[in-house]
Amino acid sequence: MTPRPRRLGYLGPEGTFTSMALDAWPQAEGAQRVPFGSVDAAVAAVRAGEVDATMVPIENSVEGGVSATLDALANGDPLLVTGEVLVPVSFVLAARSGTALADVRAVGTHSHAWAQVRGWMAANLPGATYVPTLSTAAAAQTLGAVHEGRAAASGRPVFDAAVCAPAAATLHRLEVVADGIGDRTGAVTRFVLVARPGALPEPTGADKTTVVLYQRQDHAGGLLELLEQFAARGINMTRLESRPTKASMGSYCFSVDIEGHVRDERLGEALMGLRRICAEVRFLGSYPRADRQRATIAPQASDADFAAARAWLHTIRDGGV
Ligand SMILES: O=C(O)C(=O)C[C@]1(C(=O)O)C=C[C@@H](O)C=C1
Repeated sequence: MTPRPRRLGYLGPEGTFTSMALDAWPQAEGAQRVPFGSVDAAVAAVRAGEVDATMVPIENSVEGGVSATLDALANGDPLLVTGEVLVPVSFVLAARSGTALADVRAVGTHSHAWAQVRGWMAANLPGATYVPTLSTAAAAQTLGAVHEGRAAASGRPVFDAAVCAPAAATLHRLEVVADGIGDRTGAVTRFVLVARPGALPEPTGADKTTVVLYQRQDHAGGLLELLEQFAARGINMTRLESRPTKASMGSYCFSVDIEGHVRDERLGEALMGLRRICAEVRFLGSYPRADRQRATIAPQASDADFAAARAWLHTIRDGGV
């Protein structure tokens, strides 16, 4: 069993969707919650041992991968994902009391949130300027501080309204100018709990594994060769993203989620295949799926099928038939 973390970091401040992911994480009960201003700071704190684990956003159903998290996990000292949480996301436009929609000239929020309300903004506030903030709740907190008269030192914020979770508006005593402003209903963000390397969560039959693959060199069919390792073992992939390695123009690594646990035979074999053909395989963990959906195992790809094939190999190596 993985030990229960005592100090848990997260992308703060309180009221972010990430803080809600932490609320929903069963092992967070009784732990000290430590907010960080950015994904990089939250991840660095785990590496430095300031917290036992940290919750960060990794993927959104509308806007896709969260680059800051993918890059923080792909580079630097190794870390392990030990769990995931899915949080439905819905957005409000919040402002200080007395602000009407027509008064809003600039809107502050996280870039991933902005991407999810772009259509609403174009239709309802076409002239508004977008001001990026480190999180949705940070934008709400900035406006709330003004409201409370706590922002005198830093002056007035450069935006009049925040796009944030309804709870963040309440927490920071803002009024909701418009609600349900997301362009897609049913949007979901996936968060991961990240820890320093240690014991892996036990396989549950409904697991996910995350790896980052670095090719030896760019060549025709290179990505196909990597994916064949999964296809040949009947492994379903749930996310594939290319990220720049940052070494030179055109140099990419692949961040991949696959169904199953590293202790599953088919996964072990696929990872060994990748280890042979890749320059580097960064294993980022095997952990229970938040949706508890059991892995789809292709015909002839169960642990028993692999064990029978291995037994057969031993037999013929020993001169049997
Ligand atoms: O700013 C927040 O509230 C976050 O938790 C970050 C984040 C993200 O990075 O995707 C999380 C969920 C929403 O999709 C928008 C922003």
